[in-house]
Amino acid sequence: MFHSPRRLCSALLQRDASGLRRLPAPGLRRPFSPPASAPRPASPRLLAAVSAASGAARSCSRTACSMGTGTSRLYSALAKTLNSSAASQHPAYLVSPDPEHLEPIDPKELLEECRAVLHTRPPRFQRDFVDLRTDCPSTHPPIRVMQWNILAQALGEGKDNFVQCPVEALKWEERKCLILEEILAYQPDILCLQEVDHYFDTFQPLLSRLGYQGTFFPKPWSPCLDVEHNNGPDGCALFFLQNRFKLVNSANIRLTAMTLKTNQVAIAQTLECKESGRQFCIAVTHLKARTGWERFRSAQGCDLLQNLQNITQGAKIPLIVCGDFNAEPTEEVYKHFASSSLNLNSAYKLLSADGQSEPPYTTWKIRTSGECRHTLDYIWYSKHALNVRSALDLLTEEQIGPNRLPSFNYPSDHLSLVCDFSFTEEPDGLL
Ligand SMILES: NC(=O)C1=CN([C@@H]2O[C@H](COP(=O)(O)OP(=O)(O)OC[C@H]3O[C@@H](n4cnc5c(N)ncnc54)[C@H](OP(=O)(O)O)[C@@H]3O)[C@@H](O)[C@H]2O)C=CC1
Ligand SMILES: [Mg+2]
Repeated sequence: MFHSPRRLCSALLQRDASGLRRLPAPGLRRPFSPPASAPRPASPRLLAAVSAASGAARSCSRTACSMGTGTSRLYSALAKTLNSSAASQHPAYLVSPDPEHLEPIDPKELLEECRAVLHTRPPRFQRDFVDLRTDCPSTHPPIRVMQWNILAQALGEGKDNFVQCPVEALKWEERKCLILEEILAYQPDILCLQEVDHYFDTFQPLLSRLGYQGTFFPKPWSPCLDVEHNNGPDGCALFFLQNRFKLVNSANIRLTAMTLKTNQVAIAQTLECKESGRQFCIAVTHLKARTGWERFRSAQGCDLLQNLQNITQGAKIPLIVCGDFNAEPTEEVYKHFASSSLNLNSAYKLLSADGQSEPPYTTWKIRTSGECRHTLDYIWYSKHALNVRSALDLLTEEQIGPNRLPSFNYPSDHLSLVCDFSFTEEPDGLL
């Protein structure tokens, strides 16, 4: 359902000074920006509908709020997500989605909803896809993968201490729409998320209606649970488009460090492409944060690699691993991944001039301790079995602005990474 606008963009390919071809992002992104001089007036119809849905959510129970038409059912779904923090009787993460969430929704309609909610926010950033296409032809559509630590709501409001970020920028009702807008703009086939603490009340119901199948694995002792008015534990979430892939198997992994169980998790799934019949494994993880924990992260990385060795049958199945590794490229855990017998490369290195350097940052925030600019997020892939056809450029320092992230126009302290992959035509034996 998502692919036709993206493919149309290839007609608009341009080359920049570096010789890399830049692809305009899908059509949904450009209209984000209102003219600088006059704020875009939001459609009264949509504004009224969103606030009516929000009001309806406050005045009816989660199960009794049945609305008639497809459009009103969409508003109902949004209303339920808007209402999530008010559902205090049962923790939202324990509430199962009701069958109404399975009704398909039009991504354009959801995007309009989000834009209406965000009409007072400043323009969102323009990011382009950089064409990295090798000479390898591909007969099948690429697989678009998004990696993103979306910032847990409870951590952003209660623990992270982003001293330059106003609390109003973190309001969930609006920040949620910024996150959805980013997902709708890039239209990934696979979505790998960390710090998800609104899975059951927001992302699962909305994304399932956009055609995704989702899996959530919360951290056993999520720090979110220490925050007053939290929405449940945060964890990793993995979504894939059901019309493109069939789930072959799925593993929720609690990572160990030197045989001890830790508070960090991963999800690994083997998927089969419906177009090509080819299988691959996709994994998502979020390793232990903070300085002083480098050896711990390294041990967690070794455990994850060992699990992935087993799941890929000793690298026979091509692999993509997305994660917030909480580790700079100089760290041991990075080196373990770079030198693993799984034959992995880090996709975002391909954006550098020599193809050997990671980007200068994937997260940039200001805490009480000062400026924190780090490269921590990666998309690893089987370098002999997969090609990176394009990658979404990161934001410049100027776009990020002096107060860094998160901000009124970017919802997380981590940037999303997005890559298009295709299979090489190599025989399996060369993986
Ligand atoms: N009740 C219990 O028995 C237990 C409770 N816990 C709770 O879990 C917490 C630790 O969990 P753990 O999974 O190891 O957490 P981590 O150390 O991995 O960090 C948790 C989150 O904090 C963010 N973070 C990183 N650096 C900072 C910083 N300087 N200031 C504020 N936030 C930061 C990280 O974001 P990012 O990745 O984006 O950098 C990450 O999402 C404990 O503090 C405790 O609250 C843990 C174990 C047992
Ligand atoms: Mg964080």
